[in-house]
Amino acid sequence: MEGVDHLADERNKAQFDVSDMKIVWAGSRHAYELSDRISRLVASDPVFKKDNVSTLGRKELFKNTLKKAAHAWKRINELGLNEEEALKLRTFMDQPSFTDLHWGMFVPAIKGQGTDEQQQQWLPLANKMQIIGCYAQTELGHGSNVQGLETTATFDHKTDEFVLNSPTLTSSKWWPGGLGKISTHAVVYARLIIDDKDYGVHGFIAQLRSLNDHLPLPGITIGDIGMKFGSAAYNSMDNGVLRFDHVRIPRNQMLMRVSQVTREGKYVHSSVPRQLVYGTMVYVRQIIVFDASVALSRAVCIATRYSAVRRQFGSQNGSHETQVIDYKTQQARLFPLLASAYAFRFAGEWLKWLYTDVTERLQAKDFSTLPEAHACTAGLKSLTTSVAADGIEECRKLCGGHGYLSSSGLPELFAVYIPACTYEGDNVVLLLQVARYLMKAISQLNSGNKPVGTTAYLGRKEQLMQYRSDVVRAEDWLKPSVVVEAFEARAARMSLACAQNLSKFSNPEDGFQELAADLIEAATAHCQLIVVSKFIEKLQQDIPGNGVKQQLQVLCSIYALFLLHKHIGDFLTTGCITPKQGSLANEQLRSLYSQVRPNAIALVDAFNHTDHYLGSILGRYDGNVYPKLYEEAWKDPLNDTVIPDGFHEYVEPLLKQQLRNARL
Ligand SMILES: CCCCCCCCCCCCCCCCC/C=C/C(=O)SCCNC(=O)CCNC(=O)[C@H](O)C(C)(C)COP(=O)(O)OP(=O)(O)OC[C@H]1O[C@@H](n2cnc3c(N)ncnc32)[C@H](O)[C@@H]1OP(=O)(O)O
Ligand SMILES: Cc1cc2nc3c(=O)[nH]c(=O)nc-3n(C[C@H](O)[C@H](O)[C@H](O)COP(=O)(O)OP(=O)(O)OC[C@H]3O[C@@H](n4cnc5c(N)ncnc54)[C@H](O)[C@@H]3O)c2cc1C
Repeated sequence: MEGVDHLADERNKAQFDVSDMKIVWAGSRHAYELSDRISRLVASDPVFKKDNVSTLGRKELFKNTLKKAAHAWKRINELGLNEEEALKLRTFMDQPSFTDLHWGMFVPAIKGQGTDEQQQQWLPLANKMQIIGCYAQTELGHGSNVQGLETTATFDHKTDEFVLNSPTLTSSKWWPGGLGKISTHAVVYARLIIDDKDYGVHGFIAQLRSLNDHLPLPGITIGDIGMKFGSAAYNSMDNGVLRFDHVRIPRNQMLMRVSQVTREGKYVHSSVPRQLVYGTMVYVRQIIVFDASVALSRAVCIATRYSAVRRQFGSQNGSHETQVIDYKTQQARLFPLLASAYAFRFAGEWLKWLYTDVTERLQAKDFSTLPEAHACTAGLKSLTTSVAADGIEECRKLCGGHGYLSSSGLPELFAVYIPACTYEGDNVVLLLQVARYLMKAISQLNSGNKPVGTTAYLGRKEQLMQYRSDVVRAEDWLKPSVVVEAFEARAARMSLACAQNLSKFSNPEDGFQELAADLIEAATAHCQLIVVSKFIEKLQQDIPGNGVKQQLQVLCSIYALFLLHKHIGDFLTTGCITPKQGSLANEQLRSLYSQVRPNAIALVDAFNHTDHYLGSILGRYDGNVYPKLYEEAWKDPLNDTVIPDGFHEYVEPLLKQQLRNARL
């Protein structure tokens, strides 16, 4: 039935004010209003229509993406949108495009690694999109190991130029988004060679295509690397391959904030740490954490609404069957994901603050918090994207068979999202970075270096080694201090055990390789502690709105106790809690699921996703699922004709042959 809210009863059950929760989710009233306005703008614009993208072939899809990107840029200029609004417009356009890499990596790389003069030269062009750039780091042979890149940039004293070259097949740049077909320029990462001496990997700005006819410049071989996972998904992006054959660029196109090459060919390293060459990745990883909460919230919104609409079993005397959301198993799979979406939102907010803080410090030449920023962005990127990717797939299963239909929106969301576990650093490789950071912090404990920031708890090593949880009743697990102490003790003990085992190796690097599997578990425990702590800290703030804080408290407890339940082995083997305390946590968890149940629909409404952005019949705001699914099926191109193409050619002769055979 059109116009009827099939979820109205569910919405009436809510015990909190949804409009206030929308503001908490968005981060502020300003952020909410902005997001609401831009999402409606995109939803009402026919150019941004997206319900047909999964039926388009690659070329049509790519053209459709170019059209949307150009239209987005036109609307941004016509409406005079600021950066925050433009970023939202990109989010709601919901189709990866070359502009992501231009604005998300090319421009930030120049801002972060270029000198003032370089910024003045390149940013005005990039900001007006008079040039379009990408981020060309990964090669066919190396992605994770950035120091292993093979592309060379050799200084030519005579001409005052660098010569970019791809000496081997494996040195071909491979993967950069926007590179394949569109970018005119790239920030290229290459080994700096001066007088046969290798100074390691540095960033260079290279022009790839002519600004007149868009053809590749001499010496440049360039193209798309081919179809990726899924139908539409990331295939709207021209991930590319690039080879240089002794391509010359002026010396001033090496990004020289971190180190410089003089006219005489002298290499000068400034006081800025070498790691700033990796700064763009830190910036993007922080954005990816925020995006993880968005991606997960979409899947959870779809699965929650559909779980309230879908009924199976339990009808008595002609009454309705049971809503599947009332099954405890459904709740135990769905509600921790709902809680995780909120948890990642607040972790993302905090990470944004951390990133802003470190950037301000860097401007003031204080580099002390850079390692913490690297470890936190790497670790939280890894944790949140892994959970979001698995969570989207779980939401598909939570929707049963219909979840597998394209029109559920979930297959497309999954296909477009999962590379987040790989790009901007493989999730395992990033956790190993966190582990190195933790081991370093522990090794410095004895030298009197007090750990700070997210590792401060390691400074209370003795106390945490003595810790025994004093939980005696299920409700004790609702106390934030009880939860934080248990998570701190577990993380500290896991890291300290790794450090102790590492000390048994004469070569620490051998030990690190041997113990890598344990180390990533310790790193995961540390990252989970950060997310739990940041959620709890958020709840210590003033949160207005009827019942809003109470709901968030429930979600926070679910997030923490679900993790405790899932990783019960860690908590028991480290001796932080007893089996009895573990089962009390589980008992509390069940009670928390019951508390969420009446609020579930309102909690996903608070994400404020438009039907356009969700792109899901199962997740429709009005819950009018069945008529719309039925209608949608008839729109499939296969249903354009009663008899499909190919029937007369291939199937009819076969049927006729069978008939003839039967008559003989
Ligand atoms: C029209 C509309 C407009 C709309 C606007 C649209 C805007 C859109 C914005 C959207 C943005 C999102 C786009 C997302 C798209 C993603 C596309 C994907 C891009 C990519 O994937 S780019 C390539 C990414 N590659 C990687 O991530 C590689 C991973 N590997 C590494 O990072 C490193 O090599 C390493 C960290 C694994 C190891 O490096 P290395 O061997 O050199 O290092 P060591 O282990 O020896 O460490 C040396 C010390 O350096 C520290 N370190 C390492 N990394 C960093 C860092 N990043 N920052 C600071 N410090 C770092 C280590 O900790 C070591 O320190 P120590 O003290 O010496 O121990
Ligand atoms: C959709 C997409 C978009 C991308 N966009 C860009 C872009 O715009 N620009 C760009 O430069 N790059 C881009 N990339 C490349 C991306 O950054 C790399 O693929 C990523 O960093 C992983 O590196 P890799 O492919 O070398 O994986 P590998 O390092 O080869 O990983 C393979 C396996 O080895 C494991 N492994 C590797 N090293 C270790 C280790 N030390 N210890 C334990 N296990 C290890 C990994 O966990 C993984 O299981 C993109 C990739 C994708 C998928």
